[in-house]
Amino acid sequence: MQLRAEHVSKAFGPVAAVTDVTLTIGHGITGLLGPNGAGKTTFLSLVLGLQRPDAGELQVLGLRPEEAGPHIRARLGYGPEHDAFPPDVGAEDFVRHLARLHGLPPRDAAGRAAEALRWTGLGEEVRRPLGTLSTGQRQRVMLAQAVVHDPELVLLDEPTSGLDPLQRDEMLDLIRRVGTDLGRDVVLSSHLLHEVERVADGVVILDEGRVVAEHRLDGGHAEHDELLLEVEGPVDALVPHLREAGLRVTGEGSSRLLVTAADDTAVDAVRDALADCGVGIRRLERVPVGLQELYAEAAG
Ligand SMILES: Nc1ncnc2c1ncn2[C@@H]1O[C@H](COP(=O)(O)OP(=O)(O)OP(=O)(O)O)[C@@H](O)[C@H]1O
Repeated sequence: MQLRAEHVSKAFGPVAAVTDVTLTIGHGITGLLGPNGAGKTTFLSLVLGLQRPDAGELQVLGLRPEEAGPHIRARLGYGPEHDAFPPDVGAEDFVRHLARLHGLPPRDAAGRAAEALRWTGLGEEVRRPLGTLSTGQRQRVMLAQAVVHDPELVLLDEPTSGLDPLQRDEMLDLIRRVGTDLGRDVVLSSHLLHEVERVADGVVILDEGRVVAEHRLDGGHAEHDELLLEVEGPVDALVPHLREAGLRVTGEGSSRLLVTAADDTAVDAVRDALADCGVGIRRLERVPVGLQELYAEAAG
């Protein structure tokens, strides 16, 4: 596990930016999805150890950011939402400088900077002053500096903001390749559902500082799955049994029921109910809920 938060809260004066957040982030690409002001940037700043939580426990790469901020930051890559690039410095010089700050020796830093920038698809532009680069090119520099020191986990805060649709697609491909080419885990903050759906293996949805849903997108266990149940014969006796077991049931009156699973014991509960009623089973399978439905549900 790369990151674990338990009941983490952070307020700025009267503004509760992050409230009672409990989540775990494992390997792969995890989307941190939520509208503007949901607390994504604040959460990332707690992970980086740049802010201290008011309450709760955070563990990042097995360490507590409050105590081990510099150690954690050495092992993380970070692309903030807004860059603060020095306009007169060349892209390659800048990324090399950051690699040096991360502790790489001069020759390694130069090699790694050139390699990281090439990997993002930048060409001759790497020698141009940062102030002359387009938004798309700047975002590539942002990504290059986030991976230059070969971090274990890469945090990217709204890395596609300001990009046109084509540039956005290219950036999402690169983010996907942080996992496939570089073998690194990523937390991708975004307010765009389709973006997260396209590249992430899992998603945590935040709204007004709270976690409103966690969902796996890679076919793994999903908390909010629905089960499609087809039985032999009438279901009238079965439905109350399912409800008693705490399941939500729709489709009464037919032999096909949609059973909403609150957790992964639902399959067992369905089997028990079937056995109790002596009803035969024809089909039982998971129907993964689309992220769209989940987001809509989360947004109330
Ligand atoms: N330093 C701060 N001082 C006061 N309020 C803050 C500060 N940082 C964040 N906030 C407030 O905390 C809430 C969460 O903000 P945050 O930037 O974490 O959200 P976000 O999901 O990253 O949104 P965005 O994508 O718009 O940045 C907002 O209401 C914001 O105004």
